[in-house]
Amino acid sequence: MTTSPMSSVVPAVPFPLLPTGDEEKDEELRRSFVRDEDERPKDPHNVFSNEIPVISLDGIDDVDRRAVMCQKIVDACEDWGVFQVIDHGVDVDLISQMTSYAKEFFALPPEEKLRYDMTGGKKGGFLVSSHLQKEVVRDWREIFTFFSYPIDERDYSRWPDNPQGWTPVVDAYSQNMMALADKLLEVLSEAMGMDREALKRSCIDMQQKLVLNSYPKCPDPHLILGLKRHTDPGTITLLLQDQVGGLQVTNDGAKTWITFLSNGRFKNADHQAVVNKDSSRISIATFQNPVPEAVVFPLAVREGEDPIIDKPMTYADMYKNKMARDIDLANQKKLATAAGRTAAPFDLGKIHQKMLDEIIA
Ligand SMILES: O=C(O)CCC(=O)C(=O)O
Ligand SMILES: [Fe+2]
Repeated sequence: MTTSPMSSVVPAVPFPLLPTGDEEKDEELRRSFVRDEDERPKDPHNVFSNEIPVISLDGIDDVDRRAVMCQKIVDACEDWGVFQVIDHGVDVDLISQMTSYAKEFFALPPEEKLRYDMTGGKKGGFLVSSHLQKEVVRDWREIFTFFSYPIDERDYSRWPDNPQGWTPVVDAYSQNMMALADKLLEVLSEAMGMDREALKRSCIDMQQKLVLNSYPKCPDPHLILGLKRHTDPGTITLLLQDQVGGLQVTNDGAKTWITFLSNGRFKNADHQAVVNKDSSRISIATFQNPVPEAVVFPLAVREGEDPIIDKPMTYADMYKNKMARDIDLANQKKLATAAGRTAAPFDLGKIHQKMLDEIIA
């Protein structure tokens, strides 16, 4: 594999997020978004696939329709780990209010958004690019995070007072997402031959985090990603996106919480977000996660299968290992590229505390 030197591919137009005003620094900032050739997007934002399963939740409480729905969701989770939900029952006005407030917030001047700066591990707020510190290459996005569940741990001082009136909308939206996630996890539990509550129970208490993504127009969408290729670590993610397009999924699979619980039966979608020159884009990801001390171990092992992990671990450990592994892979790749060779395969033994300390999500 060969990669062209980074210096030959500097984005053409100044970076729109938070330029420093210092020409040299801004140049360096722009360069920090340029991906290695093998990571650059292959398809533009507006090429849509019709392969992703579309599932209607209409009639979810009717026994026969539920059985059909259940089978479709199982197929989608086995093949892709992702599906589009329609007829979900979430109020369209609530969805459009949430999106409008998000747009209003991201349109505020940088100093206003930075009143909620989340760096240093604060419980919610505004960040550019990512929750991860010391990224090798940066993402072309701004994010705002609400820690929404458990409710008694909410820190409303981290919820913006500008735009005014947003808080009750976030509250209603997060409740609706919790209810929708519950419904989907009930169906998945039944699909695994367990009682409806099994997956939820394994999470002990469902935690929830809303991450609002704003992807500004990008002058060089062929060099840059809005959000790098990754898998989400938790139980289920509900993603709301506008009409612009940019989410791209491959069905290679990866091993995280839901994959372990289903003993490898349900995939966790490997995905990324691309950006484009013409339109900015908003998406709202709702991450539903178990409590940190929840135990990761297959809940249902089918006949003739062995458990895909040898011994139970906590969700907190699984999460840290995953993040450390992602960072380590990126660092190895950077070193290997600099030395003109391909990266060595990841060695789990190499995770050490220093890497874990670099994670602030
Ligand atoms: O914006 C998107 O389409 C993807 C967002 C996402 O994958 C995430 O926030 O984890
Ligand atoms: Fe994601």
